[in-house]
Amino acid sequence: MRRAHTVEQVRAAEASLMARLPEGTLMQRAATGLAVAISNFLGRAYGARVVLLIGSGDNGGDALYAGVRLARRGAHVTAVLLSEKAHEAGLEALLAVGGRVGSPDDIARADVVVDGIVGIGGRPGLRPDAAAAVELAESHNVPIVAVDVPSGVDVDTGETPGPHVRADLTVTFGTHKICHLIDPAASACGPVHLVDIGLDLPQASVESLQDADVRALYPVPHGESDKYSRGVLGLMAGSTQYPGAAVIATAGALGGPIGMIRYVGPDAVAAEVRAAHPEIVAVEGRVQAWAVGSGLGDNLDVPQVRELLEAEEPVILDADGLKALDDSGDHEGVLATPHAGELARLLGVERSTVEAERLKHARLAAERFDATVLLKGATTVIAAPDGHVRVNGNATPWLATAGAGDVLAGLCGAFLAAGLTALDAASLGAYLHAAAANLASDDGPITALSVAAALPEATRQLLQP
Ligand SMILES: NC(=O)C1=CN([C@@H]2O[C@H](COP(=O)(O)OP(=O)(O)OC[C@H]3O[C@@H](n4cnc5c(N)ncnc54)[C@H](O)[C@@H]3O)[C@@H](O)[C@H]2O)[C@@H](O)CC1
Ligand SMILES: Nc1ncnc2c1ncn2[C@@H]1O[C@H](COP(=O)(O)OP(=O)(O)O)[C@@H](O)[C@H]1O
Ligand SMILES: [K+]
Repeated sequence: MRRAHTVEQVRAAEASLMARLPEGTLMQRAATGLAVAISNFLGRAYGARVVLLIGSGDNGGDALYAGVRLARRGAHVTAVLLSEKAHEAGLEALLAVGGRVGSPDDIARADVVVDGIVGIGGRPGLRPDAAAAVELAESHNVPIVAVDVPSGVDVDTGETPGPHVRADLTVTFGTHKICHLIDPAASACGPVHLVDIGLDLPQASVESLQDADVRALYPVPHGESDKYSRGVLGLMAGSTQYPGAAVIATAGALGGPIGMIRYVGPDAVAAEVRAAHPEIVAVEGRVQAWAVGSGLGDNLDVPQVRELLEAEEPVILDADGLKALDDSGDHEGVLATPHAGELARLLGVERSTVEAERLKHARLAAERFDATVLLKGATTVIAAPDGHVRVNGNATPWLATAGAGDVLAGLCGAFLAAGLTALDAASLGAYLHAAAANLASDDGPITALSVAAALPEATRQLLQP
């Protein structure tokens, strides 16, 4: 699991570790890791022209001491001071090894710019001179390595209310910060490289599944399994308006871990579902979970869906089904899968507000509806009512295609029917959905059905690395 902590958690962990170590040890650990990452990024240190953008705090200190290490290995290091004060000892050390203080004019000729403007102590946004320096680097195509976080982003929310750095690499220390995982800030980080500085950290605020977590969570069948014990999913999706959604959601569920799917819907749609997937049973019977809503259109029967919500079996609510969600009850077993527009309608706010503050609104909805909420988008944010948050950011943008959400709904429904919690079902579903999309796409266009068709191979590759 990749774990991200809040600034407050990081500060507390740093304080307790620093109390046990000689002064400056943590900054030297950070700077050493940073210098190695920068020379790996450049492919060399000797002869490289490195410009450090230096703010007033310890983030600038990290950059200056990394500059010292690079200068010792033959780099030409120039510090551009963007504040009246800079980390004094760091600056002295840089000057002592032949580094110099320069001006923004040095940026255009640099091989790399190191963003040491602000770190976890920064307020969102950049002052005009910092913003101008960053723009210079961008306009001359000079790559930027961010120290700890891209300066200007909101570290604890991933929001970007003002100008900020867009990094080609971010080198962070001790643990990931929330802005590394949550968009829009996550997209401004580039790849994130974590340097261990020995922090002892509490439970994470935000998590992100890795391959090993998928292997640990996946309900793999065993010798005693039969099609019922593996889980049966009830699928209430599609309509004469949108028959395709039922076919696609079924394909998503078939790519999941369960033994059987019962389809419930208009006869004409059931016929199309069976024609596409002869495995599907259109006979009512016991199910372990429901997937409700993809393409229901005018077929949505709110009282019928609310009855399912009140029953014991977990329910995934997608698309039109979301209209049946209310804030009156305990929805512990419910997984809602809105995109930003649907979540905006549920919460009575603008879509742009949800997009700018994704973590906040996913959490808000989980609390208000007492349900697990999976907010779709380039990064998927999953918030549980107990405060757990998981994020998935490994999907190709080619996945933004009609019907992709129906595949996800069917797949997450399958994980619910296999007995996973709403949080695990949602995070496994989002992970495998993205993995299948990446496999099917190979950097080219994909259709929703091709994503569903790639689920078995993506699963196989993950389960047998
Ligand atoms: N605390 C520690 O033990 C460690 C901290 N480290 C580094 O220290 C950083 C945190 O250092 P600080 O707490 O000094 O904070 P920062 O270096 O993030 O800077 C905060 C200072 O910058 C100014 N500032 C805030 N927002 C600004 C803005 N938008 N534009 C311009 N100036 C702004 C404020 O005056 C504030 O004092 C971490 O991100 C990390 O890089 C590492 O060396 C590891 C150890
Ligand atoms: N830019 C993007 N990059 C990666 N994945 C994306 C992007 N935009 C959307 N997605 C994913 O594609 C799927 C689209 O689902 P949805 O919006 O419900 O579409 P539809 O209703 O047509 O099925 C979601 O899983 C979402 O997370
Ligand atoms: K920074």
